[in-house]
Amino acid sequence: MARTNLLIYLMRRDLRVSDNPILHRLATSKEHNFTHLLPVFIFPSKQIEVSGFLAEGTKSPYPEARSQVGNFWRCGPHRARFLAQSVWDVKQSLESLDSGLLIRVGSFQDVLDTTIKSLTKCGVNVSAVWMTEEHSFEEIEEQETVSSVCSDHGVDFRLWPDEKYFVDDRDTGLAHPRDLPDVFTTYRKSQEPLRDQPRSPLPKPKMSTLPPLLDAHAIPSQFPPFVAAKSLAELESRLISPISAMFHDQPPFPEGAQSAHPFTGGETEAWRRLEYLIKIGAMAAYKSTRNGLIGPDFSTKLSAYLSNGSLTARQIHHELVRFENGTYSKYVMATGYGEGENDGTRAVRFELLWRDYMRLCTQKFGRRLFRLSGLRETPYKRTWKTGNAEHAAADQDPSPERVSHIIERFLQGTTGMGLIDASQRELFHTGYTSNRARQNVASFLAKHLEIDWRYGAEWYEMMLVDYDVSSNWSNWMYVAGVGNDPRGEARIFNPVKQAYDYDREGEYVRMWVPEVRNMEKIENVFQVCTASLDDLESSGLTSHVMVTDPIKKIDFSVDKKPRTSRKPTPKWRLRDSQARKDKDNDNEKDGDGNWRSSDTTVVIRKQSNNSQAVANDPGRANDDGRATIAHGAAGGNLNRASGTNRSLGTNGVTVANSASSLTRVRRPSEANGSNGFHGTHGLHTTSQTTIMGQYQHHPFHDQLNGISLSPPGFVMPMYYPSSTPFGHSPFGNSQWFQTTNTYRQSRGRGSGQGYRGRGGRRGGQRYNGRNNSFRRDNNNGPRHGGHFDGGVPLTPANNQFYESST
Ligand SMILES: Cc1cc2nc3c(=O)[nH]c(=O)nc-3n(C[C@H](O)[C@H](O)[C@H](O)COP(=O)(O)OP(=O)(O)OC[C@H]3O[C@@H](n4cnc5c(N)ncnc54)[C@H](O)[C@@H]3O)c2cc1C
Repeated sequence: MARTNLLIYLMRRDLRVSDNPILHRLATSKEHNFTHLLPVFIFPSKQIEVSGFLAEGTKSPYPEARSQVGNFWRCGPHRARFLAQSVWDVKQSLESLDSGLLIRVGSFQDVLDTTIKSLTKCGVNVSAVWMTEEHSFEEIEEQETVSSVCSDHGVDFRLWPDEKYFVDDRDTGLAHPRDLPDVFTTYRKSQEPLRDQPRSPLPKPKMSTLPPLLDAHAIPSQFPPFVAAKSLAELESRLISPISAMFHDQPPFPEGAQSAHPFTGGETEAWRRLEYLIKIGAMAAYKSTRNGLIGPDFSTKLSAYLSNGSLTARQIHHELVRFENGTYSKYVMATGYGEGENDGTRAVRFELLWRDYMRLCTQKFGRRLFRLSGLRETPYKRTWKTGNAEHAAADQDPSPERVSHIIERFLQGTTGMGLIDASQRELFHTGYTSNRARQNVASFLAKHLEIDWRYGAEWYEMMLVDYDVSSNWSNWMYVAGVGNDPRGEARIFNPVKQAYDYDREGEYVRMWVPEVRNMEKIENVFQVCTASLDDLESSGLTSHVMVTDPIKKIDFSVDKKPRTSRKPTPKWRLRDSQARKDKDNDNEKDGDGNWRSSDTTVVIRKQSNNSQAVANDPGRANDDGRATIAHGAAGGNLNRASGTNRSLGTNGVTVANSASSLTRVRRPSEANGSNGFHGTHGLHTTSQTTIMGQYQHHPFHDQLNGISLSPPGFVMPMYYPSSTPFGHSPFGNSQWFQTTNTYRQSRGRGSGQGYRGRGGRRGGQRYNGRNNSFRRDNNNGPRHGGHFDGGVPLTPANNQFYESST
């Protein structure tokens, strides 16, 4: 073939075609003189087990990819699958740009060396190798290896700055990584206002602007004894098969449990997710929802895309700006469109800066990230316990054998501490668990059990779908008290109190720890060993290891005063909230226009049409936020109630003394994702009321006495004819439906599981009330069945469930 000048682009955690500095340069500049481009992705044998790619009857030249302390696989099945999907997606995107991607397994040294040799043999001049820079220890080793192989072959090597962070490294003002402040807040203040900081993302290369791929015959094959995967399914299966043995006796996925991370990997999916979050208002509501535990939308779930570089932090920022400035019609229906930065979008930026900070710590502290004593210079007063007899202190109590047993129980999620077990099982089954749960899990291992925190960090490395070396190890160190938390050893999460605070009804623990589902008392759900013998007997748990040998008992009851006010405020403080009513009334405003309040209560006495009620105090609104339409004129509406924590809490929205209607209430709210009227008596009316057009996922989700309409009213939650799957589980988990109302799901496309939840089979509750009509008019045909799943038995009788399809 004619002489070529080939550039090899080694992709690692930059698995995207848009906002990609290397592709952008190649597509927009002709100064590079490359005639061809060969993008390559390597599954590195040190970090990912590659023996599934061996040709039959051959042996791997590499040691197993296992961790150092716990001997776990370094990459578990969830992340392996997600990564395979991400790699395959970028391959397809490159192909659509007339390029392609070579997928190889092995060490960087072997793959690059054999590739260059094979190309040279075919007469291809490998001119340069480019890659983006990473700052963690192993990734630096990879870079050094690539540099040395290049130098052996006389090939140019260049590292590009990775531009996937929020504040570009060149703009932080830090002359050197060692100048990074040891406290995050100090760093954050140095970067504010955060909204002004990020650089603009780079556009996706246009069709046929990249240097072409080599002719097929010149493309080197996978070096033996390995073989290349020919399809995504084969890639996934070869990655997962060698490690699946470990998971062969895994407990079954709990019936009715819902993954908070049901997403597939790749740039395409990352963008779908980002746009969806903005459209449904989840970004605007993020500040008040981020401590949720259940469901896909309480937080962004963008972490895994960010970790693989399928999406960049500045791309997220840029989309938020388009939403805030009202410059992108795609987002026009979202609450807060064109109204500037809000609490939610600000909080997302704040978290993205945390991610930057963790990575800058990696630059500053290098290998100390993996040290038991962490970043500390001064000795730690705690002696960490270990399951390794060789490393344990002679007088370690409990013994290394017992610690090994405890670690196993901790990893399996059978400690008897509900929140910890639920999180560990969720992680095991789905590859994800929330930030709130992660903090508790890490604190439990390090602070309560005083066990070498690196067991936990390594387990997370294996299990997390969003594993990121800096975010994982820095967060573990932070919570273990050996990182840069200024409160260090003093910060200890009480997992029982945290469960009361963040899982008030025990729904999360019940979901993932099915053994305790039938426990009536919430304290028994959170610590099963506290249950009475009778209760244990009736649940068949008397001899369960969580009861006979709980790993830790914490003496805590709800009567105790909390040490600090924390949000959401615990139940036992709700009693006080009514007393604040008079004070809160100061926030009333009259008139035809808008009612705005920075406090929790919006009382609308003379409500007229087309008004807005906006309450923006997420913390306090959690207690008892309410919008009260007290004496609205006949036909008065609470229209377009939006804002953070609208209608949340005890009697979230009360409509009294008027024939009122609530329309277009589209506020994704607190906890459990995008819920409409959340809380005890989420919506209570004492007038004839029509409710329609909630633009949320679960408009009446999770209410104790969900919808109480007296006299009977009409609830039509899914009016909006959208292609977005609004309409999923509109009454999920509501327990109580008042008498003789019509609950009608109309024109909602989302379908599925219309009336599912604790109101039905799962929690053993029932649809109460008589003569209710649960009706579903389905224009688009059910996408999945089970609309009335769990809706039996009905007591008392005479409730009707029916569907009509048009
Ligand atoms: C012990 C422990 C281990 C963790 N390990 C990881 C990890 O391996 N990979 C990882 O991405 N995050 C990790 N985190 C941070 C955080 O829990 C996750 O980023 C978050 O839960 C991911 O869900 P999300 O995308 O919905 O986050 P959101 O709440 O939507 O946050 C938006 C983004 O901000 C970033 N972010 C949020 N919180 C943090 C944080 N505390 N530190 C760094 N970045 C943050 C993430 O990129 C996230 O996607 C860990 C936290 C703890 C306490």
